Amino acid sequence: MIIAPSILNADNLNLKENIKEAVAVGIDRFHIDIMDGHFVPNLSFGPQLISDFKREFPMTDAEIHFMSNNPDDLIPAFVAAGADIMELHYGAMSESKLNYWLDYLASNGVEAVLAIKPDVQADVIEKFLPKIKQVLVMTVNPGFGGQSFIADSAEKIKQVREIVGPNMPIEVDGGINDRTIKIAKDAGADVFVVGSYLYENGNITNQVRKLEKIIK
Ligand SMILES: O=C(CO)[C@@H](O)[C@H](O)COP(=O)(O)O
Repeated sequence: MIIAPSILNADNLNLKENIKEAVAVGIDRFHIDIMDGHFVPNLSFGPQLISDFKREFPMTDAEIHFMSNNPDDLIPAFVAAGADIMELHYGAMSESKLNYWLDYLASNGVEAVLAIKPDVQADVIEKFLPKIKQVLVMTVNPGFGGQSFIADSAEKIKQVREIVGPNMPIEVDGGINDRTIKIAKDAGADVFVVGSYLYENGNITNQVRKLEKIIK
């Protein structure tokens, strides 16, 4: 079981301290949302943040949740910046481009993940299985932190688990807190992106420990 903090809702002016605190409590993967205002209606970070992150935290994985329709211009920049894991959305580009970029990630030593948002059927992942190491099931509509977990997501996670079998990790992202993490785990998820819940009371250490207790 892995908890991957999303930094989208962290205090950007205090990011390094927030990350340090999470690393000190055992976190070894951060989920970094990349939004360019087209695939989702929000803007976030660029490749510079990834290279700064890898310089300061070389032993911690940078998981890039790529929410853009512009892979040709942007994916190579994030790979060059040090992405360890990259998550591409079904529907953000043509299937032939998706195949191309999944291969590109593998040949550049980056773990490739296929992401599906709530309006994408689980079975689309079948044909991409040989090229991916993980599936990301969005449990909110992507774009913003602080939304509520969509209840139907439990059924979607179960469907994905049936398709991928017991060994491929399934990550969930959106509205994960001390109630929904158990729902997602019981449905078959094993990697949990957590954003606003971690930062809601200024004590990241306690929040991580509370969640770990629930999923252990
Ligand atoms: O990708 C996204 C939003 O599009 C997420 O990574 C959120 O940033 C998670 O935040 P919370 O829902 O946990 O607040």
